[in-house]
Amino acid sequence: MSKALELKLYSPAGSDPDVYEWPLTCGRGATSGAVELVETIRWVCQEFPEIVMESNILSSYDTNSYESMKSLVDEYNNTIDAFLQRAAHTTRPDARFSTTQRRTSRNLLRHILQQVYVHAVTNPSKLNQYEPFSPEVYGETSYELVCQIIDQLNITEEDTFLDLGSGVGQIVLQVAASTCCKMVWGIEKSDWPNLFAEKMDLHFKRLMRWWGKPYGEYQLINGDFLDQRHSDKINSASVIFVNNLAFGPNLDHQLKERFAELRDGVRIISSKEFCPINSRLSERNLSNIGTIMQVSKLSPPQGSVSWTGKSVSYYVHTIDRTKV
Ligand SMILES: CC(=O)NCCCCNc1ncnc2c1ncn2[C@@H]1O[C@H](CN(CCCNC(=O)Nc2ccc(C(C)(C)C)cc2)C(C)C)[C@@H](O)[C@H]1O
Repeated sequence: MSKALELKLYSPAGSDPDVYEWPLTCGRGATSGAVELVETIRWVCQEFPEIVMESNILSSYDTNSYESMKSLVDEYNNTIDAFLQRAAHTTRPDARFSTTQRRTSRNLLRHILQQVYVHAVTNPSKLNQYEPFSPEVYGETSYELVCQIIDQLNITEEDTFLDLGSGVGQIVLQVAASTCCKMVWGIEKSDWPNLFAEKMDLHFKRLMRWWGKPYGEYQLINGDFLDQRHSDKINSASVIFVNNLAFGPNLDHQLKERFAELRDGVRIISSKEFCPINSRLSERNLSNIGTIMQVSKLSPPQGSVSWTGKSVSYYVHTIDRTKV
């Protein structure tokens, strides 16, 4: 049988090329493969300014013609070859393999996570589309919010990060790619998000290798975060995310029991507060966990698009048992 028509996109880091089957219908919708291919070439030219495509080839191609797309991709691959040849001869040999390569830029990471999602979540109807920060619109909503929160948290190599109820794992991947924390965990109990999370993991690793971009260690765990098996992860985390907006009082209470064990300095970021803002002044007991934590309500600067149309607030709780 004749070999299927392919378009190979060379990696700007010299890793294995990305292979697109022709016709380009990968992901969802007939044109998404072609759009993704052209967008990726644009992103490479943006992320590596030394890579300049000849003439205005990026504005005169026909996504329905294999020949047209083939000549665009050939032009791109030749440019990459020349770029890698130059890089091989100019930078010091060890510099190319320095582990401190630049992290992905914010905008590129959003593009990569979107691409990972489209390839991994092949039927989003299996996901609960009504939860706050729905995974389908992650790029427009949660991504920016998490960027801002990460900036405020001043995360260091000493931090370990945990997303309680991590869904398909978008936050875990974003934190692993954009911070230097030593470990990122996500714990998810439902079957469909876990099945997609496995594919998210594979596509993320494939694409970050293609881009030659570093990322921290992470693990997407299939389980119930209330399970004793995972108490060690909660106890060793220094930053905990929990999107508990839709959690009932019972589940919030069970989380408070676990938070009461956390050491001073640990920070819990949630979409609903675990205790009233000014609840420090009262006797210390579980029904008033506020006595062991400082809480502050933060809302992103105006103008950031939010899932519900109105700007979302979130709460930063810092465990602090020092006297009032
Ligand atoms: C005893 C009892 O009550 N048992 C039932 C309850 C079990 C609780 N244990 C759970 N364990 C593991 N996963 C469980 C359990 N509860 C439910 N989930 C999963 O959470 C997922 C939903 N997730 C969102 C998935 C994507 N991750 C995020 O949106 N993360 C995130 C975190 C913080 C923020 C900010 C910074 C704004 C605060 C924003 C987003 C939230 C809403 C909890 C679903 O896929 C659920 O299956």
